[in-house]
Amino acid sequence: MAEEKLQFQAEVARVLDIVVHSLYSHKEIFLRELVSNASDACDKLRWMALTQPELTADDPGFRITLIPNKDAKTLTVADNGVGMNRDELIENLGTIARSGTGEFLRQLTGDSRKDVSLIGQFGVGFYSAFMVAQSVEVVTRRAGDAHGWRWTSDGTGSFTVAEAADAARGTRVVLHLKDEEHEFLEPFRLRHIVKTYSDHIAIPVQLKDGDAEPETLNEASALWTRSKDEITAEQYKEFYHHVAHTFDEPWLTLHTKAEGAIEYTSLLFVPTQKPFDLFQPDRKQHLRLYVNRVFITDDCEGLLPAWLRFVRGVVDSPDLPLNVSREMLQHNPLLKKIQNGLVNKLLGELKKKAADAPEDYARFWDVFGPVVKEGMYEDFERRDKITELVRFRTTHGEDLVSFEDYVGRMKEGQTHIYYITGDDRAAIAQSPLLEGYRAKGVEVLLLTDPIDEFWVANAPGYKDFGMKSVAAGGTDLAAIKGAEDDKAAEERKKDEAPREDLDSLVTLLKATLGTKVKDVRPSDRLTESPVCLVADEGDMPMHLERLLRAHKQKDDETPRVLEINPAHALIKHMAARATAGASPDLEDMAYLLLDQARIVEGEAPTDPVAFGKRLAKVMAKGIAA
Ligand SMILES: Nc1ncnc2c1ncn2[C@@H]1O[C@H](COP(=O)(O)OP(=O)(O)OP(=O)(O)O)[C@@H](O)[C@H]1O
Repeated sequence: MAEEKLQFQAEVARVLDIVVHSLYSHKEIFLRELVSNASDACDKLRWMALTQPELTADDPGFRITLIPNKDAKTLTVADNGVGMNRDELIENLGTIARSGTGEFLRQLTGDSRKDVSLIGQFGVGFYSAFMVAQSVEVVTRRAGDAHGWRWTSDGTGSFTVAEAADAARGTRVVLHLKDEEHEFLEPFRLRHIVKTYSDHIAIPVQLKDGDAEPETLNEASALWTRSKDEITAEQYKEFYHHVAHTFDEPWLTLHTKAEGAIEYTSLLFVPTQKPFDLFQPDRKQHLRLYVNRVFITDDCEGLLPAWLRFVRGVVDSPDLPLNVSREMLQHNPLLKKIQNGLVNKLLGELKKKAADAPEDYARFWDVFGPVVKEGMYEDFERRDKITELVRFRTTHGEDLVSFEDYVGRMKEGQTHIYYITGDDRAAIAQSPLLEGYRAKGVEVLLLTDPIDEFWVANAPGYKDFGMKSVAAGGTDLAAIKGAEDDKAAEERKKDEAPREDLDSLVTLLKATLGTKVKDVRPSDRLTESPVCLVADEGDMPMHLERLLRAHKQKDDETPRVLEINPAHALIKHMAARATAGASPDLEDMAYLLLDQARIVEGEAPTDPVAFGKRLAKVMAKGIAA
């Protein structure tokens, strides 16, 4: 087949552009990326050979070979792994299939310093070869295929693919180094890079320098099988980078060996930074499962619950059957036992961190709290344990607060844990719905993660105290003895509009606003604002409805209860006027009050044009008066 010229996918072209033009300070990481790919390719073939031993019969020992050639100015990274056929070659080295790519590209700013740091977190994989090479040649043959393929590119928009009859099994990546990158031909430099970044690779990485005997550069034993005291923090970190494909520090490293009914070793990491795919709809977990050091899969659903999907690392068990399909493995009862062990270990460590290093825990919580809270919603078995880990921002300062902290400072007579939900913490902290609670010094949880609406609705609360939204139904503020002395409340009560006037205003507001509101009621939760909207008992919470509407899962709006503040000057004037009878002015004000309450809630006015006209009319009258 003749050589074909193909274009890179637009996303690849962009990534390549950044890689080539960025002043990446650690160019040597290209080697880590290529060795990592080579090791994955060997892992894949080893797994396939369990059921098709003929695939490796010709060359059974896996290895990765680095071949510097000073005459040709090339560095070759060769493996005898699974290789690629023509379609795989075009797909894998011409597109980016990684989840989170879209999100990553959206975040690029064009500012090369920021973009480089972002790309560092994202990982550029194979394309990092273009940091040091002016052109790259990939010769590959898929295990079991008769023919191989040659891919070439200079990293500027296109690549070529042609048949390569003489290709060996696996993949050979040949880098034609740029003039200023000839240091990567030096054996001492290569030794150092492999030792630093790829020592943990379980397959031998060999240096083949000219006619000399191949020299193995790495330890070549699976890191997790070594004993803890033989492993340095730096080695753990490099291993984390390898399995997690990210480049931050691990926030938590947990290396354990379980012995008993079922035996397994686990090396788990909690990242510091949020992985790009954390909120992808598939909620995939990423642990790599090995059976006796043979890589089986990194897509084993049963290994961890979805709410721990940010955890990275490996699990290796000699007790799992080696010779079964990945699908069958998923349903193996031993897997459930391993899951329980892993989750218990993680929950225990998180609890310890929360108690011993609260500031450090706060950093974790700010990044992964929204995911852990999914467990409150869907993992009933472990809900009690997760409850102990959950932290909140509240109306009482900036610190994170646990249920325990909250309950410990509840006011006398308080029987509920109060919360308010919304998109923005600063905005909800200003909500009129909090006025009555603030006046009494009652603490309210400020919940701003989308998942909050879902778990709080069914949460049993903590100890004997249920959860209650300040935006729903009536309040039980009267029963709470708060910081506000009773006098202030009494004064306000005295200052309220007379009962008959208030009744007239309520009647007028109901008649004017009709079905736009569910009811109109005097409020006991407002101290400063004239009005607010609340959800009637049993109705869908307002913030939840807004979320569902934003996701097109609901299109109608539930009418809400308009509460009026009987002690507010505006309400008192309106009440007095209402007793004298309805008027166009009062009707305008009725709409303006409703729209004002909607705006505070984050909703648009019912009819923005009419709202504008009414507001101008009322202001004109005010200024003329
Ligand atoms: N040496 C190799 N042998 C076989 N397949 C390879 C090899 N190198 C790369 N590939 C294929 O090309 C794909 C893309 O590689 P690339 O390094 O860009 O991304 P990745 O390995 O999937 O992710 P990462 O960004 O974490 O490295 C790989 O997923 C793999 O399927």
